This record gives sequence, C-alpha cells and structure tokens, in this order.
Amino acid sequence: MHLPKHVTLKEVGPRDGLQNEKVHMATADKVQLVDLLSQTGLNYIEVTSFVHPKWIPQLADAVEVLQAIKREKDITYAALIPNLRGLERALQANIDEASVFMSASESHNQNNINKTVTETFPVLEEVVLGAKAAGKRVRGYISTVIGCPYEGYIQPEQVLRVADKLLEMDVAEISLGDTIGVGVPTQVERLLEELLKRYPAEKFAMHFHDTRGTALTNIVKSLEMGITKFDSALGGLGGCPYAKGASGNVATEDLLYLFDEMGIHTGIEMNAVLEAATFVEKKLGKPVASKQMAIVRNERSGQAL
Ligand SMILES: CC(C)(COP(=O)([O-])OP(=O)([O-])OC[C@H]1O[C@@H](n2cnc3c(N)ncnc32)[C@H](O)[C@@H]1OP(=O)([O-])[O-])[C@@H](O)C(=O)NCCC(=O)NCCSC(=O)C[C@@](C)(O)CC(=O)[O-]
Repeated sequence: MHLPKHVTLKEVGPRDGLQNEKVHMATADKVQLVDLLSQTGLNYIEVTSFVHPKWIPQLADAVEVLQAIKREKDITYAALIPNLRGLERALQANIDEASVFMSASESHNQNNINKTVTETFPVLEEVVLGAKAAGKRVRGYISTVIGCPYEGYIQPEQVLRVADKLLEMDVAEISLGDTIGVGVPTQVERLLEELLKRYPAEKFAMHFHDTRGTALTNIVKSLEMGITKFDSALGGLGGCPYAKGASGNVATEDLLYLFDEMGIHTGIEMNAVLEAATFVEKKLGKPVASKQMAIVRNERSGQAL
C-alpha cells in the first residue's frame, strides 16, 4: 500500500461537534476548549459557525468565542459561513478562513440552508468573493456526498456538479462530507475516482461521520487514493441537526491512533488531545464516543480492557 509520510487533521469539534449538543456549553468553556486544542499540535481548528442563531443556538456566541481565544501563530482558526450576513459577523470576529457549505442533494440543502442547490451557488459566490476581498482563504464543504437522509444514495455525478461550481469560485479546497455516515470504501472509491479524473487530490479533504463505524476504513481507502487531509472532532462529537440519524464525526484521537501506528506523521500529541476530550466530557456531563477515551476511562477506573 502506498502511504503518505504526512497528513493534516482539521479539527471541527468546536463547531460540528458542539452544534448538535443539547447541553449548552458556556462561552468561557468553549474558549478554554479551543485554547486546549491550540496546544495539541493541530494547525487547523474550525472554531464555530456564523449561521442564524435561531437555527443553531449553541453557536450563537460565535463572535465572543473568536474574540476571546488565544491565537497561536501557526494555527488557522476557521468558521462556517452560510451567507453575506454570516460573513459580516465573521469578519468582525477576525476569522482566518471562511468555510462555505452546501449539499450534493436537493432535500438536505433545502432543509439545512433553506435554498435549492441552484439558488445556493450565487449566495456562496458572494461569500467567497467577500472573504477573498478581505484577504481570507476559503474552504468549501459538500455534504451528503454518499447518502442523503431524505433521498438515499447520491451519485458521484451529483457531487461533481457542486464541486465544479465551488472550484470555479476558486475555493482553496473542498471537504467532502459523508454527513450521515453511510459510506463504505467501495463507495468512497467510486466517488473519488470520479472527482480525481478532473481535479488533483490536494483539492479535497474527507469529512466522515462514524454513524455505522465505517469512518476509519473509509479514511484508509481515501489515503490509498492520495487524499491527505481529514476532518475530525475530538471525542467523536458531532452531527448535523438537519440530517436525522447523523452521529458524530470520526474522533480525532481515534484517527490519531491510526496514523501514529501506521507511521504517518500528523504533528499532533495524543495526550494533549485526550486532555481536551476529557475537558469536553466534564463540561457536557457525559462520556464521549471515541474508542481512545473509552480506554482512558477504563484505565482511570483500574479496569483492563
Ligand atoms: C442559511 C440560513 C441563515 C438561511 O436562513 P433564512 O431564514 O433562509 O435566511 P434569510 O436570508 O431569509 O434571512 C432571514 C433573517 O435571518 C437573518 N440572517 C440570515 N443569515 C444570518 C446569519 N448568517 N446570521 C445571523 N442572522 C442571519 C437575516 O438578516 C434575516 O433577518 P430579518 O431581516 O428577518 O431580521 C439558515 O438556514 C441557517 O442558518 N442554516 C444553518 C444550518 C446549519 O448550521 N446546519 C449545520 C451546519 S452544516 C453541517 O453540519 C454539515 C457539515 C458542514 O458539517 C459537513 C457534513 O457533515 O456533511
């Protein structure tokens, strides 16, 4: 198997991880969480989102969080942005990078951002242009790249249609989201074969939810196909409130274990990530889903696995 020497993990826990949490986390705790993550060796943290607070109340304090975190110079602090109103708030909070987002499937797009796929393109284009004019890098997300909670399986051609438009807007990269975690390696292969016919692997990151326990196998398949950027959330937190059945992202610490053991460099310290995940567990008042944290809890309680 040909493997890269180095991969990049993009931490989405403070945004994707928290957006679906019922327990409200205090602003100061969110700030502390991002500060802990800044000490792990990660060089990319998606801190929050500037969507409508009515839709995602947990992240209503986006400006306050971004203004209070201690920024480290080699880390990109990013946020999710749906439209120009969101961009205005994000620029006020001095984000480093703007992430625009939409879905490959009509019904998830409509449920998530209240627009058809076609209506969404000009809205995102305005955000991309505005962010670039302000000197910000822009990332694009495509959700439901393998399955949609409303429409079932999604064909690679539907994803390609959206990827073409986002890349025409000149986003720096696209994160491909298996939003409801239905994908398996053969589907990942079909999707990537289609996209990589037209674009280089550097243009893509993979964003797997682990609903059915297939995220790590999908990541190994993506690695084999030349992808070197992966989104993950500490603790395995996460989910989209507008995608019924979507559970957490692949856990940063589980992914880290995989890469460490495979000898693939990430620059991230396992113990520091576990410290941040322990902090989240305390603040949410419940165990997180990751395998690595289950091991930590067992060790702390003196039980062998
Ligand atoms: C996109 C909208 C805003 C459209 O919502 P809308 O209601 O259609 O917005 P609108 O443009 O019609 O405006 C209505 C009102 O909202 C205000 N407004 C409008 N925009 C904003 C804003 N940004 N911030 C604050 N206020 C805003 C706007 O100013 C106006 O105020 P009024 O004039 O009535 O007083 C809404 O649908 C929304 O916020 N959706 C977000 C849903 C969401 O966050 N979903 C989860 C993230 S996506 C995800 O998790 C998937 C991903 C990325 O992780 C990858 C994967 O796993 O696949």
